[in-house]
Amino acid sequence: MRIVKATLTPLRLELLQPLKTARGTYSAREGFLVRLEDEEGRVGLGEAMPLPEFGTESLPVCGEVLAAWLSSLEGQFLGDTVRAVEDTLSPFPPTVARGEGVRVRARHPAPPGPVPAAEHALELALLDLLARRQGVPLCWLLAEEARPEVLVNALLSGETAEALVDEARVAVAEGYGTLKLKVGGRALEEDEQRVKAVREAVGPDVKLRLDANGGWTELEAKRALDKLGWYQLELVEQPTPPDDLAALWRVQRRAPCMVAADESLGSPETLRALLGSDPLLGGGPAVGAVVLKPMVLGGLLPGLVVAMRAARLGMQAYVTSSLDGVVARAGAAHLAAALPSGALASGLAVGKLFKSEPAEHDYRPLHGRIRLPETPGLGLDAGAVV
Ligand SMILES: O=C(O)CCC(=O)C1=CC=C[C@@H](O)[C@@H]1C(=O)O
Ligand SMILES: [Mg+2]
Repeated sequence: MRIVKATLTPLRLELLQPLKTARGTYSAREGFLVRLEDEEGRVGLGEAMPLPEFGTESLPVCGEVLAAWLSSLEGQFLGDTVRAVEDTLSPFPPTVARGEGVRVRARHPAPPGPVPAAEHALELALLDLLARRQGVPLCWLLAEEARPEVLVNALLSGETAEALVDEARVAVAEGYGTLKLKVGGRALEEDEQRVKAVREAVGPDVKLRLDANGGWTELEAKRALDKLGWYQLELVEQPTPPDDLAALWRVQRRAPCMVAADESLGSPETLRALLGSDPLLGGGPAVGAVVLKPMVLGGLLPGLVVAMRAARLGMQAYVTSSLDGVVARAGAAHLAAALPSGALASGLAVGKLFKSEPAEHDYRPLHGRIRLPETPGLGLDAGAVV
């Protein structure tokens, strides 16, 4: 394929109401849309929505790096293969690369640190364009046996128990079978009140997952899960700080539910340790599941590699958005469809948080699921996503 045009457009998503987490409060998200056009006028879309608190690069670095890479890509020929996409994203110099891609990175000074959001945007746009040229949904490039639909959890963003109960009732009525609540950053009694109220409102069959965003110490996590474990939790995301894998493993050993490592995957060193079988961690899996954020991991392909390695160690995997736009969420849905297992719901129902969410698109959850469009690539219309 020949990239005849490569454009970068700033993207700002205002939230309808601030989302409070143990790691900070979000009122808007800022990033970039990447458009790649081939010689026949097809357009591949990608999105960068940096999340520095999860280990990605900053917004300015992301914009700078993407502008440089796209300037080198414009006018170039790439092989019509996934390998060409991997080579184009490869940080290694041409001498060790396999050569079907375009060495965009080697033509510019190396960025100050990891740039996963920029990698994610370029990779997604290339995969979207490649799948459109091959006439297949993007997930078929990732796995031939990709599932046609993915389970999605609802994210409850209310502050009070009453607000959460109202949201939970609406979500269950809409068909969601898994609800996610933020915990941590407040008194444990308050969190217990919120979780108890939601559990009593939805009954025993709806799955409840919590997300502490690394906000508890190891002792607080143990005390919290001793209390909250009475409300039949499916899992708890990142109960303790991201860099201490041994603490995460000790909490998992006593927890009444699966622990899912999330922020821990944002540090290459911690991710490597998580995917190794460290004898200090008993030689087995440190946690029950890993959260795949393609924006944090540098794309769908790295996400798939992490899922495969985690599965070999006995860890489950699911995908979540990085509070990003429709394009990134569409890519995440295709990754979710390609994972070895679809048992755990994906966190892709965040569109309702944004003021400018497009009214109609194929990645709006329906009855707690996203049915992937059968159209080539992501199947998104470039004009409809901003
Ligand atoms: O998982 C979901 O349902 C939505 C995504 C989500 O909760 C998050 C996205 C990005 C940052 C965090 O606030 C949070 C998370 O930690 O998983
Ligand atoms: Mg999380």
